[in-house]
Amino acid sequence: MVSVQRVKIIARLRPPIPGELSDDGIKITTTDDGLSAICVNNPRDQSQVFRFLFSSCYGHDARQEDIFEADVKPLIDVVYSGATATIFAYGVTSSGKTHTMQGTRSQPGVIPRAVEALFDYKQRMCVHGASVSVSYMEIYRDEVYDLLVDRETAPKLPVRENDAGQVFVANLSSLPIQDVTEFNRLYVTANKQRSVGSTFLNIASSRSHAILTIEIKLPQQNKILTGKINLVDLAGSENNKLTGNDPSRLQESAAINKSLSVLGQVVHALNQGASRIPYRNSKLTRILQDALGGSSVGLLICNLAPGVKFRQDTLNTLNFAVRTRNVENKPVINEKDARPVPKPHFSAPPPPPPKQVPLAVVTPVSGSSRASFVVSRTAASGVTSAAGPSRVPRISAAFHMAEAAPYPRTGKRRESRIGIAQEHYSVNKWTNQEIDDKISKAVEAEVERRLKEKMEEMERQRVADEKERSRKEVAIADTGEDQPHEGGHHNLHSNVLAPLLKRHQDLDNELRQRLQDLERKYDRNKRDGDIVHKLSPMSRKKTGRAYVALARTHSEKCAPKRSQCDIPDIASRGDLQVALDLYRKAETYVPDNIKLKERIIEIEYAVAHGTEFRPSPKRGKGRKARQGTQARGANMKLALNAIPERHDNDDESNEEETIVSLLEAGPTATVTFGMEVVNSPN
Ligand SMILES: Nc1ncnc2c1ncn2[C@@H]1O[C@H](COP(=O)(O)OP(=O)(O)OP(=O)(O)O)[C@@H](O)[C@H]1O
Repeated sequence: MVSVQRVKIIARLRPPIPGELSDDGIKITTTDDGLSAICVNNPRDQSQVFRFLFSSCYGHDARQEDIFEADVKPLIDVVYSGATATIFAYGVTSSGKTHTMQGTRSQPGVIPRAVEALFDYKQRMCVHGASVSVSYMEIYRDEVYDLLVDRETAPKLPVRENDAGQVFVANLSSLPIQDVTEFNRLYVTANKQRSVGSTFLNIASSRSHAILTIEIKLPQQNKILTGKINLVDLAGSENNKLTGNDPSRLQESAAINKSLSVLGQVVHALNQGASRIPYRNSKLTRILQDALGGSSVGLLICNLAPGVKFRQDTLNTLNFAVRTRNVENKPVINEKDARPVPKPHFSAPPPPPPKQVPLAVVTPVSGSSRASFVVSRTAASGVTSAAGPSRVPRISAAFHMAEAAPYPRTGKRRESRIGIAQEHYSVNKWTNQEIDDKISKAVEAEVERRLKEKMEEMERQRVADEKERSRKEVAIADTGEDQPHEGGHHNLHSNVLAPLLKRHQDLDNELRQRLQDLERKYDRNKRDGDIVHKLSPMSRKKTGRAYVALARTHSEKCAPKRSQCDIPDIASRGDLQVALDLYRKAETYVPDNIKLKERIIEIEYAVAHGTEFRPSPKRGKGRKARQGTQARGANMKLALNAIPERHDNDDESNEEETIVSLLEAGPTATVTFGMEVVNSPN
């Protein structure tokens, strides 16, 4: 069994910055049993105080090194064990996320310190042969850009998933670094490319989420371990009334708030144990998937700003943090076989997928003893790459932080000073169109190959099955007895289309051909998973729809209206099973369709219990039906527009409700997730 580890949460309160008043409404306290807590006055009732307990809480006087030594340094050992660690800074705009992650020259933050500690470990522990590389991306308006290449030519990068289900950004450059100096040079240049703009609340506000990854390859006997640390500086949630965003900023702000809203939904779904986690709803959650309910060790730094104007956002941030605390990861060691691969024969089968290997306990060797990390092993799979389309110019206010910033943040266009990155890029300069063409060609070629292989065999099989079926029908008609049905999903590949083709003899050739292709595709079963991701959303939808149509034909055969049929029950159950298989197939193409899920559950029940299944009547395409669809669409839009106001709200656990229920619960009541409301000392 793989061991489970919760995301660790720490909170940091920044000091008031020039122009801000000091604030007594938010402070750090320590409980009798030595735990630290953030106490926040209820903005609507000053006599009440909300208290949030975390593993570490840092006040306005906390130093960068305090945070690093206590909570970040233990993760360096995790990286050298071959696992992935992800640290992300979360909080409202201007709460100090960038200060915490990046810092200043005099007060370097988590990122420069982590890099220094990684090289220090390598030297101290005499890790031979380890190679270190860095990649750095930003997610701006839900598009991914490489910060290590010239911003003028940087294309949008696609997010993909490999055979092992690992999400990666295709064509993101990964540059080798030998030491801290080399890293600093790259990092300073890259930060100049990050999208930064000025708002009322922050003169250098990040307009994008930035993810810096340091990867360490550790060669061992016959294998290579890959340790990774992802350092994420999220953009802050924004209240446009406070930030005074002009129209050009509003779109950025909407994208930031939407992605943070999806992050909240992902955390909520994980807490609820939902069967579907909406990772795919934003690039941010897709890329951070591994850190949220995945195989990475997670640390969330929750940044808080003092001041009454931030109070509601502070409570939202803390509620999000409290919920994230329950997110469980299953850390694994990424290892890859390093033995030379024999030259593949063209007809050789594809290599087997990565295997899970037994658990190993990794205890920090250096630094604080506050953390010990249990990780299991899995082999990392190779990552292929493709490129995205060319970069569209974006709006980013030029802003140069004065001498205070060692890692200047400016949106000003510059010549890239990162030669290696450009060189790396030119090798793989494909346009989106080219990628799509390559993928479609590969898919077509695969279909063609299998089609040729199977054509004859399927034809023979179909004829044989038809004969067998007629023989059984005659036998049943003769004896009137139930016979075991051998059809169903076992010979699905030759029977799937039969009812539809019989019913529609007049189908035109093109449609027949399409359905037959589908039947063959259906036969490819496990390979579909790969193909789904290679299809465009529209093709996925179309294929899903075609499967649903087929499934419906089979499920209708079992409907009660057909009970007058000569061979009711036996054939019906088989058909229902076929329908179920087809509906499941459809689900792989349209995994988000709730109706489809419900249908599958209903049929599963009917198949398992041998009960009747009554398909719902087909929806007409009349005006009423269309109006219904439009109204649903409009409601959906309204809902989406409402989200940015409070980014992690949802039906069952929005902060407003939590707070209201807290108030109703009265003083000293202990409520959800370890958060308490207590009487103010005053
Ligand atoms: N611990 C701290 N000590 C001193 N100054 C701080 C601290 N934290 C933040 N600041 C200052 O507060 C201001 C806002 O911080 P920062 O830019 O890091 O916020 P942010 O959360 O990254 O904002 P945004 O989401 O808008 O990018 C900066 O001027 C920064 O120097």
